[in-house]
Amino acid sequence: MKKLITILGIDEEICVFFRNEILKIFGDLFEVDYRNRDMEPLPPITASDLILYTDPEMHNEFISIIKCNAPTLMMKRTITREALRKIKSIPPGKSALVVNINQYMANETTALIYQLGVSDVTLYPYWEGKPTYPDVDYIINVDPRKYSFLPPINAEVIIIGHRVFDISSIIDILSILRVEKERSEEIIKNYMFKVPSFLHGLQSTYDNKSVMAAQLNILLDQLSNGVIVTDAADMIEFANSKSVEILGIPMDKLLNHSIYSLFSGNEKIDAILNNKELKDELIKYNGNDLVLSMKSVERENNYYGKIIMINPYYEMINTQQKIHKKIIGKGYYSKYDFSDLITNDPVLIRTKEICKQIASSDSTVLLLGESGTGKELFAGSIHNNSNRKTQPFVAINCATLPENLLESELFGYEEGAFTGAKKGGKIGLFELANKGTIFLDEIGDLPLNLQGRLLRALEEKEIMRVGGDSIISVDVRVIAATNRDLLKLVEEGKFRHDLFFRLNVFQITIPPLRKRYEDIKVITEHYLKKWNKMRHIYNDFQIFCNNYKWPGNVRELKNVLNYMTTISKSYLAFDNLPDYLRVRDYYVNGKHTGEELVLKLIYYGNKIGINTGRRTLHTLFNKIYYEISEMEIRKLIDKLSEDEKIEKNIGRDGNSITSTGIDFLLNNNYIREEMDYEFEDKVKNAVKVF
Ligand SMILES: Nc1ncnc2c1ncn2[C@@H]1O[C@H](COP(=O)(O)OP(=O)(O)OP(=O)(O)O)[C@@H](O)[C@H]1O
Repeated sequence: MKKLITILGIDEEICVFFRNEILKIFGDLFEVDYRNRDMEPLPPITASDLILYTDPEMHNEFISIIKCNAPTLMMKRTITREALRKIKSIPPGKSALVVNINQYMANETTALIYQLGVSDVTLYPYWEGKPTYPDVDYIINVDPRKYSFLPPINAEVIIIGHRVFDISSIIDILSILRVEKERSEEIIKNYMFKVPSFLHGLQSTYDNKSVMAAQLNILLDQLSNGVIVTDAADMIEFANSKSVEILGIPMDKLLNHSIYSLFSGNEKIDAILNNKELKDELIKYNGNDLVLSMKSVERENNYYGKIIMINPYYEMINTQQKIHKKIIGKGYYSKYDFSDLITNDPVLIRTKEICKQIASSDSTVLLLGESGTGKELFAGSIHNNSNRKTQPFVAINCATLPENLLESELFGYEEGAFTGAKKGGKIGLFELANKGTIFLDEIGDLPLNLQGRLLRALEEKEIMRVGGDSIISVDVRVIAATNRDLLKLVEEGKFRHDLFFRLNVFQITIPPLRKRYEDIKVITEHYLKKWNKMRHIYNDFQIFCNNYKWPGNVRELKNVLNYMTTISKSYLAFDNLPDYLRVRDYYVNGKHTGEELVLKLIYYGNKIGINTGRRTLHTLFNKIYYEISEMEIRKLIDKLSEDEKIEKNIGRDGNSITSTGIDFLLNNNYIREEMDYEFEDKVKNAVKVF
């Protein structure tokens, strides 16, 4: 229903004039009624939203018929720009009578003309019945038809018409009758063009305010946060376009609606809104997680409304992630793809194929395998081949942190959750991994308490931060890995059986490296090529590889290769293995006794012309290979001699290699055609020392 304005005027004509003015200015916003002296009988005012009167006399006169408690407002009035232009055309130094119906109105009009900046014309107020008047050059009259009581002066008459509403009255009316902001602004803007305001500051203040408001609107619309501003009655006065997008509510359903009605039915938000100030509260709105901050605007104990900021929870997380990436230079992602997974092993090839197939499903994967077998490589490749590949891949080793730290690392915590908790709380890995994959390595080491929380996260797809009470939805694919026998842990009561079954949807077992010796060669070649460190691989290195159990699996192999390629630019052989691996048991087996290593020493010794007697060989062997007794060296020398690979020379030069011996070394890849100067130097240095 339209709001009703009632005008109290001196006569029918002035009432009709103002009624038309109101209809002209406010369009169809209001109904207009009036009362005046001409009315007989004078009906009481029983209902109205606003009562306007032209001067205090009117108000006093009609007070007895006001039978409702509508607000009353005296119209501040002014003249039109056109009328002011006419008055300003009076030459300076001249004088004029300002005519109006009574003394109050005449004085008021005169004061108004002065206030509007007319300073060089002398004005005299004049009204009906005023006994004296000066001789003037001009008569400024409101209405020639009505005010026929002009004094008999031969002066030029300027008609200025009835005074119209001053802009301040328009603003008052709009505000009292709570006209919606945009409409109000439009009305004010249009009206300002038509009338000059006697309140000098108002126009410029309003202009400044409009410019500032426009700038503010642009600024707020640029923000990535939703911003809502309410007035003292908690009605939404302003909402930026981001808030429309976040809440999914059109602008016209936001503006001029109570902030409470917007969130009605949500007790938590109600409680939040009743606070004076709140920061980063997590709320659920239409199934979405939003972070809401709010501040009441108060000055000198007056309440002016609220400023509310809203943000989609996951947009905040993404921003955090981006910043995190920038700060630490890497994001939560995996660099792995199935093409990084090198194998010739039929079992592993098959496993790789299965993983490629299950990658695109969202199901949980349980990877079983010893440390360094490539569980993370599998997990990362699965993620990067899934629909989640553009989302985070977050890996954590459940065995490396104490329980409470692991808990807050996984699920995050709220500010003040415990002593030392960071201000603003901390986001957990589950939240960071939202829409992506979390890789829980060493899941068998997850404490029981956290197993329960993990199960809930998997089943409900919801988590709660440590010390928090809000539920946060998470959409995370879990890939878990362990080297431990989970079933045994279940039997021992150390692993929840329900969690085991929840994780054990796709079980993938990766065999250790010692069960796929063939892979050592291809993986070695792969990394040498990848690192651009091509080396000649001697047979004694391969013998070692096949003897050694590789407890650290591929990780250890990579480390060993890294070491060996650093210390030798030309070859990989038993002699340039790290110290901890140059051990007799890692070389000697039924087939290999170490005689080829002695033979290689003799070959190089002969080349560089050093003594290759038993003693020297013993020392060299101990330095370059592993610990061995002189007795054993003697046995090996005897065997080599028996096989005619060497000739035992009694005397200063020691033993010399035969062509059979050289062929043996060449054919079995213990030496190659070109010399290995690094090995030669090694032998030279070893001899020098003693
Ligand atoms: N088949 C493979 N081909 C090439 N590189 C591999 C292979 N398997 C593992 N690797 C490499 O070995 C290293 C260890 O692998 P990864 O970290 O995936 O092992 P893991 O089983 O997760 O180990 P842990 O359980 O100790 O965390 C990585 O650098 C990985 O790239």
